[in-house]
Amino acid sequence: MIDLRLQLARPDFALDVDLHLPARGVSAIFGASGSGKTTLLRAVAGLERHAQGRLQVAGEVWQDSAGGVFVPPHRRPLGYVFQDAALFPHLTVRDNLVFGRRRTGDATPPDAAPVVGLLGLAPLLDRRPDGLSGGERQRVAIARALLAQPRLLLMDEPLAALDERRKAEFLPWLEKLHDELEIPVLYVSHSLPEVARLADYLVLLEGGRVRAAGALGELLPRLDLPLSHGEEAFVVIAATVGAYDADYALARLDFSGSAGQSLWAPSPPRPLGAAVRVRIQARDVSLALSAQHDSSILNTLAATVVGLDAQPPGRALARLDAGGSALLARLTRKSLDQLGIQVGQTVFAQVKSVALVD
Ligand SMILES: Nc1ncnc2c1ncn2[C@@H]1O[C@H](COP(=O)(O)OP(=O)(O)OP(=O)(O)O)[C@@H](O)[C@H]1O
Repeated sequence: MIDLRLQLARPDFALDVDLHLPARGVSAIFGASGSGKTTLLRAVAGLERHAQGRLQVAGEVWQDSAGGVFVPPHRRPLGYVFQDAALFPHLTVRDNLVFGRRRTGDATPPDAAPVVGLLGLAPLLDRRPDGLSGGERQRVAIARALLAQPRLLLMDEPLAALDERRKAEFLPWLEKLHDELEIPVLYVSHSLPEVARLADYLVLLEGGRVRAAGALGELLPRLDLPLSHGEEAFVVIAATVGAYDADYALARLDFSGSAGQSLWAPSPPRPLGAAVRVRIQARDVSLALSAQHDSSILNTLAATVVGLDAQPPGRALARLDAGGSALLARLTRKSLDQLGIQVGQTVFAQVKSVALVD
């Protein structure tokens, strides 16, 4: 558990946050430019000397201003990965990693092999940083941070300096890391799709304050938060692979905790029982009052309308409960009126497209 209550006042900006973050998994710090994401991470690292408050990580107090405790940055067992990996250009990847281990000052440094394996660095060990792609450099930077055996990993927009192709190459490594790491990660991002792929927990910052914090799956469908207001609004649903149809290359995804609800999605073969996350965009969900049997749409879910948000001039967003899983549907206000859709009503949600995010 990370208990964090920090304040910082600058002439034109104030950070004031009170958070309890999970001890494992990725907590995304999400917000607009200038909302204080980097400042928050820097305060956690002890780099904002004027930050006041209390910070406790895995039972250890790193800061307690009232009690006069301030563990200096170099004594906080954390790894910090920035947009641009700051590697030593004159050292090979192997020697850059050794440097990471030395920082711990341990007599017996950790075995590098698991981390090298986890991040696929074996083929790169004898190369120098200037011969690596941006994504490869970031993998080395993460490995170096992990070899210092941190209790917490901070990542500040690690994808920001990569072009789209490199991002696509690098994201699976981050996903793998997400699955294997035992320590918590605070991950700064202003890209919601990126957050959807990596985060378990989401902190939404606005003007230096926490607008909302909670499990990703709970925050995304909230009609009162800006997360659901954009064109790209979506939900993420946890599911397991219940069947695989090799003829049509479709996986049946059974929603966890949802009585009998499932969706078919295009997928390469997957083991039965595998846990996956499904991303469904609001604009890919339309509503009907009766089950359609002559439609090309493969996936129809019975659902109840639990919230409606009219978004003038002509749009509306419906929040649905599909047997315990939340969905969003983007509609025009005209179709909302024509169908007479109201909160509490049973509808059939037609899902045009389903993406597997891991
Ligand atoms: N060293 C500094 N001195 C004074 N003000 C700063 C400093 N660093 C950041 N700020 C200001 O503090 C506020 C929060 O900045 P911060 O970098 O934490 O935001 P952010 O959410 O990380 O933004 P971005 O997504 O653009 O990186 C901004 O108004 C910024 O201009």
